Amino acid sequence: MNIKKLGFDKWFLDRIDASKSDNYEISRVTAVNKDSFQIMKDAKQVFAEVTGKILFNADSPKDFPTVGDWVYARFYDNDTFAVIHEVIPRKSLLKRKTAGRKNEYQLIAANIDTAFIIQSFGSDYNLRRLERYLVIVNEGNISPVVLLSKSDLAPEHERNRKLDDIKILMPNIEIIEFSNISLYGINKIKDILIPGKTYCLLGSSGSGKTTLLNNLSNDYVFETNEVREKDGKGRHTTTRRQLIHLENDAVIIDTPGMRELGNIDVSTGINETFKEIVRLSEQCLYNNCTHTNENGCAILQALQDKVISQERYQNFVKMNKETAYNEMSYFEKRKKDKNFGKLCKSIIKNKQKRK
Ligand SMILES: Nc1nc2c(ncn2[C@@H]2O[C@H](COP(=O)(O)OP(=O)(O)OP(=O)(O)O)[C@@H](O)[C@H]2O)c(=O)[nH]1
Ligand SMILES: [Zn+2]
Repeated sequence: MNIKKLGFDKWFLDRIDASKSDNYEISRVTAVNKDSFQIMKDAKQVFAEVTGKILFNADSPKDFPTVGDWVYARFYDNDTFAVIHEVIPRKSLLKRKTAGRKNEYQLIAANIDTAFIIQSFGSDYNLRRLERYLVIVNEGNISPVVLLSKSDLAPEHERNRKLDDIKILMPNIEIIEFSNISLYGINKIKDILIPGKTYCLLGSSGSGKTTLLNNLSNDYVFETNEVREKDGKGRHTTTRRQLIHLENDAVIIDTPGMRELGNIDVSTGINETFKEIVRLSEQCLYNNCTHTNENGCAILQALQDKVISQERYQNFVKMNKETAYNEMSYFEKRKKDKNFGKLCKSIIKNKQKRK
């Protein structure tokens, strides 16, 4: 398969090291297992491991490949096994904080161009949550589109009201309403899928992601799409494919981690999402204004003048607090480094055991 069809474009081409592209093949990571990977070779998934060099030099999760990454690789044994030598620079990166540990994070996927943030007209419609997803997406350098599912469940006046609410909060965002049942709006979604671009679906459980994926990929049955193959050492592995190549050459990434997206490193995303509030904060009397009780706080003034809504203000303050806490927690950072060291050791140990 042509790597262009899988999303390898000029952005990556400009960052290719000629000495490496002569010696290695360029391939895309389609799935991450516990301590191994699947990468693409001629429309086939191949079991892959990283070099010892990657393992020993890694000092954060960012140094390991993740789903969607482009890598330099070498294939062996009739393309049944591969070794990943290096990760090619990333256009975008989606990561999440690890539950319980403040400064530790996990990579979810790389090189996504557009995230579909899905919410239904049913019970999971929630503007605050939508805003939160938007922060995550902005933080990852990914452009968002909001998809409102289950349009069949709500009368027109209700749908219009919700659409207007979103437009007020997020004036520049594209919004598409659709139904997986009546198929209303599905073609609109298909129309914005650009060949060679990579997408992902974010949204709560039950919002209709799997059903949408099946509708976008026609006869593709998601639940049963497991890949079972022998790795280089004759072991059988079963992996659910996490990167789907659609008919029109658009790519959709759907990883288990994406489904658990919740708490994310949000600082730059906050600035992007709450632009008008951040701009106001530059007019606060004090540099270190917390915008909660200070005299001369431009944000509190705007709140009083009803220029910004109470809800939006509270969400802003809450997210700011979380970020400040993350940045402050030095001891947690130390702990994180230790944990990360342990993880590397266990991967290396497993690797050696298998030899
Ligand atoms: N009425 C209606 N029901 C829908 C629509 N889309 C999905 N559903 C139903 O909603 C339920 C959840 O849909 P899924 O596609 O499994 O939702 P999901 O977001 O993938 O959920 P997780 O796999 O838990 O993350 C299923 O019973 C679907 O049949 C829709 O457009 N309209
Ligand atoms: Zn202030």
